[in-house]
Amino acid sequence: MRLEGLTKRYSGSGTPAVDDVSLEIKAGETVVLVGPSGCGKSTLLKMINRLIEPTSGRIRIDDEDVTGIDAVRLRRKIGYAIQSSGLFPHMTVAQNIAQVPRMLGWPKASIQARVEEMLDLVGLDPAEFQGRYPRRLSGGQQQRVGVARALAADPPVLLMDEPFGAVDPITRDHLQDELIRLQHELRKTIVFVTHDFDEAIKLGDRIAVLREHSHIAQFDTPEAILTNPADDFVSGFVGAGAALKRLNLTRVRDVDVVDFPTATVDEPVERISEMLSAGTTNEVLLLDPKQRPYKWLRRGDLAHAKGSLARAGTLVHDTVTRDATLRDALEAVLTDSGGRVAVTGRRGEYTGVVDLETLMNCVHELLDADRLEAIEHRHSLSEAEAKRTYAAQEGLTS
Ligand SMILES: Nc1ncnc2c1ncn2[C@@H]1O[C@H](COP(=O)(O)OP(=O)(O)OP(=O)(O)O)[C@@H](O)[C@H]1O
Repeated sequence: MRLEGLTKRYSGSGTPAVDDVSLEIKAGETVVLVGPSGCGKSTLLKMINRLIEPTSGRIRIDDEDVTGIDAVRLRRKIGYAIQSSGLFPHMTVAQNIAQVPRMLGWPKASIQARVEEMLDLVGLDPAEFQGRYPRRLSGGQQQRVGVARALAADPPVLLMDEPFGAVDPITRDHLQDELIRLQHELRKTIVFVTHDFDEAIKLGDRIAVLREHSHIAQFDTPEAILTNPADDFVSGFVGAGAALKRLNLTRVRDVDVVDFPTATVDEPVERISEMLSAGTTNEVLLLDPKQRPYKWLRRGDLAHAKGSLARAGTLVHDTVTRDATLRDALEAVLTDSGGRVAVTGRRGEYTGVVDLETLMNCVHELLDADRLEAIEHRHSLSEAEAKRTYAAQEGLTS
């Protein structure tokens, strides 16, 4: 997709909200637009699906100039998800998701199948959720339905305007992880707006850092922006703790996820008790019948609870998926007194654990790599400086 010289001048205002923006976004990549409040991010995004008509400039999708085509027809090719989900309150979840396929005239049976497929894709049980009204969903569930609706007609392009802005930080982390997982499967061209740089690093294949009037300060990969910000404006945005932010660039799947002794709740208590007293382990992770992490059970817990599983152990508060960042994993590990977090798969099932030691080793490696890079950078700067001085002394420059 190409944006060419896109400009929006709202009537009555002297300066343009978006001024002459050109951007090339590759098919299947996620580009995050990040910048301060009022810099024109939403305006830029809404010009792509022509919720706002550009004052000038062009938009091309798959080499087709879509600037002039009927806006309603255009929007069927472009999914759109916004903050607070934008669901219609008087329609059920199923009706909300079915909206675009219905407008496109899909047969009833395919629409129903698609609704169920989409709910499943965003991790909501179709039987439980399709008949509900949006007000009976949590904020995170509403956002999931919003994403399901945006994807329903299988558009090649997906626009997302701060879609996770209105949910609590833990839910936001989970929704971000799910978007990453979805994107592995779907490979849509996504343009995502946020003012949260950490979110941009986590989600973007490339990030466009915007300043006033959506002028592009830097358009590059998260790694390049973190290690080599183009100017003071970008460094200001990257902010302090760049090394820690690099934790956002490494995923749980990149470190050692190890096995942990497990048992399921329906196993005989005696067997679990034997496991703990055999001396090979001090702790067992208890899984529910669907193999999801349920409780941490230590030696002694069973005795305290008089052999009853219902009363023994500590509930598992937080889990991470393999797509979660090391920062999320570190947070989960640090808030858990046991110093480890369970890693789960697509349906919440247990796949292993990551512990504090693994994470600390990884942090050290990242910091070492950063230090090395900084030393090399300084070295090449001083070499260049020395060359210039030498050239000046020899009168080689004017
Ligand atoms: N309908 C409108 N009429 C006139 N001016 C507008 C209109 N919508 C937005 N603006 C102005 O255009 C500029 C860019 O607004 P926009 O909402 O695109 O910014 P943004 O970067 O998305 O901001 P935020 O992060 O706060 O949502 C702002 O100065 C805003 O006041």
